[in-house]
Formats: sequence, structure tokens, C-alpha cells
Amino acid sequence: MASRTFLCFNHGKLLLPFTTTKIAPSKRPIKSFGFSSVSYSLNTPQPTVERKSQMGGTPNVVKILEERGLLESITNENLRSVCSDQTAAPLKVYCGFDPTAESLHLGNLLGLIVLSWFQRCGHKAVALIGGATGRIGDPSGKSQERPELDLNTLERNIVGIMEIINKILSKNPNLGSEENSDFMILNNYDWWKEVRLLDFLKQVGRYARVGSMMSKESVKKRLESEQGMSYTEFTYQLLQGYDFLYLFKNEGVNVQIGGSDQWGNITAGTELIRKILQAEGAYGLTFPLLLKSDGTKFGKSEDGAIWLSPSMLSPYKFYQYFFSVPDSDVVRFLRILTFLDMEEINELEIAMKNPGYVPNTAQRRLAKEITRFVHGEDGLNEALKATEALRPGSETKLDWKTIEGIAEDVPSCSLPYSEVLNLSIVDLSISSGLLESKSAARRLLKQGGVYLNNKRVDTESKRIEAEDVVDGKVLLLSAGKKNKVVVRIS
Ligand SMILES: Nc1ncnc2c1ncn2[C@@H]1O[C@H](COP(=O)(O)OP(=O)(O)OP(=O)(O)O)[C@@H](O)[C@H]1O
Ligand SMILES: N[C@@H](Cc1ccc(O)cc1)C(=O)O
Repeated sequence: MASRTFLCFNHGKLLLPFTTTKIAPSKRPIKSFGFSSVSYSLNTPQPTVERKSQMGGTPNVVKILEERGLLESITNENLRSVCSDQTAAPLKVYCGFDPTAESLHLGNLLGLIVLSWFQRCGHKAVALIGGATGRIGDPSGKSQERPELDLNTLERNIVGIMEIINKILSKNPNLGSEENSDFMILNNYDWWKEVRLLDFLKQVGRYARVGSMMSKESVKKRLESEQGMSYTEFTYQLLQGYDFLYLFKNEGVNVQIGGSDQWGNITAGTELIRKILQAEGAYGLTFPLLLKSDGTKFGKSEDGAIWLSPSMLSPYKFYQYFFSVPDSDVVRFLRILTFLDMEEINELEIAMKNPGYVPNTAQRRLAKEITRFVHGEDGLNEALKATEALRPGSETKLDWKTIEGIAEDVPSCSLPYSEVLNLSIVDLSISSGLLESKSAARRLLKQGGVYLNNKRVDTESKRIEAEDVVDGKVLLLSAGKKNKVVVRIS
């Protein structure tokens, strides 16, 4: 099916009569991000189309999600049959992200993975940035009101998040096509900025029942807390609910997805659509929260968040995180976080129990797949190159760029060339901060645990020569497998 590429900035009047101003089509995706919505593709709702998926036939996305452990609940069982009906129009599915940080994190990635599954099954994806809702703060799963974000921070966060979403959903190598322009990114501030309180109360508030609002998990929990809940936060569910109604009415969006903590907000939307528009055919779907093996949630508040932005966590560190997940987690992560065939995952699971299994084979596969999905082929190559470069004894010839690429992930220091040249390996180990004492350095050298530019140094008498300085700029010194230091020549 042909898709049109749009840029939508101003959506017209909000609230009744729920119309959208016509938007001028543009030929190519707009790559500059701002405060407004960027729409990469907009397909006008079509009653019946033959749905082509990347997987042939009409795969049932709900079934796939269920099989992989990515389904928690759906608001209506009909969704199962609707999504495999070959004669029905493709579904248009949205997931919202509030701009509460400059980057999305691993927990948020699940929303993008589920959106991508919908795409792979021939449906349309919409990512929504909560430029408006981010000003309010979703109370779901939070024990305290979120701190208010200033407008500069909010705008920076919006730009950062849009870049990540665009990168992941538009260039999806697993789809087999170079560019995937079949998705859009919207910003709910575009419609909320014009809404007037009186109109909202009259046209939306009237249909929202306080009893039902109070019964939402996010509200019940907060009311029990010492701090209670502000009226502003209490209305959050209606904002998200109205978003769904707006998108249903104006963009033909008929499914909203989110983590299980979003259930109350999603059902607020399906309820409003039923009551105000008196329409059926809006569905909600939630996926389970991704938990670490200790039961805590992957998020941004916890220590060591797994950020998706390469400027907040390098592709190398991202790759290493997945390369190091315990055997007890790896199969679950392969199912949830990759698009590998279930058959292949099951085979790997069986292989892991066999005596001939090469340790970390499953982790390597996981790390490769997810790094490619998030950081693209280039990011994966960067991570693989750095991984190899950091492996003591590696045969890879190190170059300055590779060492610089890992410098932010390992300690580094600067020393003048005159000081480094002719310095003994023992003294360099101390002045670079790699080891604490000469005796420790000598002991490790005897044990064969000191590496210069990945090559084992087996004699104490080794002195630094001009050709040891990689590209005249850096040295990589390692003590054993884990401790490294990058020495920059100043
Ligand atoms: N660990 C997770 N697993 C699955 N989905 C998640 C996870 N963390 C967040 N999400 C989803 O990402 C979206 C944004 O959630 P939210 O802003 O509350 O996350 P957060 O950044 O994890 O917050 P925090 O870390 O501050 O608790 C929601 O749809 C939520 O369900
Ligand atoms: N409430 C979601 C974000 C969101 C915002 C607006 C929506 O319409 C949908 C989802 C979150 O906590 O991140």
C-alpha cells in the first residue's frame, strides 16, 4: 500500500467538533526536530485493504506477543480476530512517551519493540511524545509527584527522544528494507496547547466518572500515601484518555499500547471513546514491565540506567551489558528484546544445557541483535570493534580512533610525550594510575598479566618506544582482563 509522508504542525480546533486541519503533504521525511509533531507517514484510514506484512500472510500480532512474553492484558478479546482479519484495514497503533529525560531507556524500549512487531505484521505505528503530558507528570507507579520540568529541559528531552524513536523505527535493518517511512511521531502539545479549560470540562470532563477515576491503581496507591495527590496529577489519566480519543478521531489510531502500569490511562481512553464518540473498535494492549533478576524494574530512576542514546551510554557499554547478562535471564531477554525466530531461541535454550555449549553464545547473540536494533549496523560495528580492542591478547591492530572510542568507558590520563618515551613499563603502570605500587606491577608482569596495546609484556625491562604510541597519540595499558587505562599523549 502506498504511504504518504506528511509533516503536521498545527492540528486544528480541539475538542468538539474534533476536526483536524488539512496538512500539506511533503515528499520526504523531515529530519529537523522541534517542539512540534513530525509525521513521517500518514495513511488516511481505509475501510478495506489487503494487508501486506513483512512476514507473509497475515500474522497475528497478539499471538506473537503472547508467545514471546510481551502480552499482559488486552481491553477486548476481539483484538485477536481483528488483527488477523485479512480483509480488515491495518491497525494503527500508538505508544506514548513523556519527555522526562533526554533519552529513553531499556524499559521504554519495550514500547518500541511492540510497535515494531505491529509494523512487521503489516500495521502502522505512531509514537507520541508527551510534550503536554510531560508538563503534568504521570502518577502511574510513582510514590511521589514528579518534579516539574522547566521548558528548556522539556524541549531538550523532546528532541533527544524524537531522535531515538526516529532512528529505531525508521531504519530498522530487521525489516529488510533500507528506509521505513511508515510511521509517525506526534507531540500531544500540538493539540493540548489550544484546549480551554471550560471546553474541556464541558466536553470531556462531563463524561469522566470520578468513581472510575478514583478506582485506578495509580490513584488508589497515591491516595494511601502520606503526600496524597494533587488535582493536577489526578487529571493525568484524562489527558492521556483524551489523546487516544483525539488520535482515534483524527488519525484513525485504534490501538494504544503501554507497559502494564499504563492500564488505567489506556482504559480511560477506551472509555472516553465509547462514551463521547459512541464508537467501538478502540483497543488497549499492555505488556509486562521488564524486570531485572532481582525483581526491580528497568527504569531511569534506578542506578545505572540502560540508556538508548549513544551520548548517554556508548554502544560498546550497551553491548557489554547484554553480553554479561546471567544465563538465567538470557533466554527471556532473547524472546522479549529481539526479533529472532522462536525456533532459534528454543534451540539456543536447549544448546545451553548441552556439554558442548560454548559459554556466552546466547549472550553474544542477544547483545548483537539488540545493539543493532537500537544503534544500527554502525553502532554494532563500533561496539564489536571496541569489544575486540579491549580484549587482552587480541590480534586486532589497534588504531587511535578505536582506543579513543573506548576512552569514555575506561579510566584515562594524559602524560607528556617526553615523560612517556623511554619510561619503564613498571613506572608507566604507576604514573598512569593502573597499578598502585611497583611491587604489584612487577608481580603482575611475572604472572603475564600486563598488556600494552593488547600485547602481553613479559619483561620488566620493557621501556616505551615511539612505535608503542598508537598513531602518535595514545597507549592502552591493561592489568589482567578487566583493568585498563587509556594514556593520552599531551
Ligand atoms: N521496565 C519497564 N518495562 C516495560 N515498560 C516500561 C518499563 N519502564 C517504563 N516502561 C514504560 O515506559 C513508559 C514510560 O514510563 P515512565 O516514564 O514511568 O518510566 P520510567 O522512565 O521508567 O520512570 P522511572 O524510572 O522514573 O520510574 C510507560 O509506558 C511504561 O509502562
Ligand atoms: N503516560 C505515559 C506517556 C503517555 C503520554 C500520553 C499518551 O497519550 C500516552 C502515553 C508515560 O508515563 O510515559
